[in-house]
Amino acid sequence: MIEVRDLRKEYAGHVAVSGSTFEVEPGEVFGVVGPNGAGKTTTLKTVAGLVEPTEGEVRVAGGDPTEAETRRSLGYLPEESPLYEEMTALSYLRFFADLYDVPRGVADERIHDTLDRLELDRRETRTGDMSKGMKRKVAVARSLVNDPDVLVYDEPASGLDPLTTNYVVEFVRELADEGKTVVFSAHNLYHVERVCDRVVIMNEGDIVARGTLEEIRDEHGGVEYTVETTVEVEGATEEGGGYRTTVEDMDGVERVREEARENGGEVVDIRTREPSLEDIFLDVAEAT
Ligand SMILES: Nc1ncnc2c1ncn2[C@@H]1O[C@H](COP(=O)(O)OP(=O)(O)OP(=O)(O)O)[C@@H](O)[C@H]1O
Repeated sequence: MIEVRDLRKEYAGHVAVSGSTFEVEPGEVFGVVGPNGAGKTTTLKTVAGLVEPTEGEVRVAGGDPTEAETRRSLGYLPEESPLYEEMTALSYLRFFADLYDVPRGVADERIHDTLDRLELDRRETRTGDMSKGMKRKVAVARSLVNDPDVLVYDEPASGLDPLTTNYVVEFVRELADEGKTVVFSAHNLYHVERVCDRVVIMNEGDIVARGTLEEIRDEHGGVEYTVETTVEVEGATEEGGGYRTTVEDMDGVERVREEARENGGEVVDIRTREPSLEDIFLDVAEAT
């Protein structure tokens, strides 16, 4: 549904994206993560047809997203989404539905259905009088007025409280489960971890890691073992009356066991911990 091949984008000689290739299938949530300036927004804007690639190709639903016809099958949620503050949520969303020539009856049903699902009740309130979370929900609803197959969401939950974030993130997952193709960028990797099927980690315009979370974990960060001993061993920290040592594999666990025995003590606990996407992200970003 989305095909990006060797995408390169330069702004006045400055390379924002240096050669990305990825595909996203219907029913998938595809996460684009990375630090500030990594090239996430540029990538998403290119997929949404708002920015022309310097080199490479982007296809959405088989078409060129810079063409109006293809854009009809796209819903884009920008990172900042100023609304027309004098309009009520309902009139604002109807206005956008009109731009897409959606018949009024169909539009109203779709708008109310989306707002029901997002639990936004105050539909006749001026958007200018709404909280940040309510405004974001209206912006999400706007991206859906034309019932697009492809959704491109730039930081959909940025700056929202945990409850609203939850609604928005869960909603994104539901949209994919209903068959839509979703690309979204995020700083908060916990959200990505919860809803994305596959991710790319970007840094300074490059894709530096990619795959399912499991694949990224396998490749970039194995399981860690924390071994608790009754006596001090090399590299241990004292905690709660015992000593803890973190090692990367079972050989490491054995070494700690030996050393503890030599020092007249023993192992009392071994815990495994999978690195979070955030741990991996920090490692990968530091190494590139
Ligand atoms: N319109 C533009 N003109 C010039 N440079 C730009 C433009 N848009 C982005 N850039 C530059 O391209 C690089 C990538 O920016 P981009 O906004 O895509 O990153 P990002 O990963 O989305 O960052 P953030 O997390 O801060 O939103 C940055 O160095 C940025 O300064």
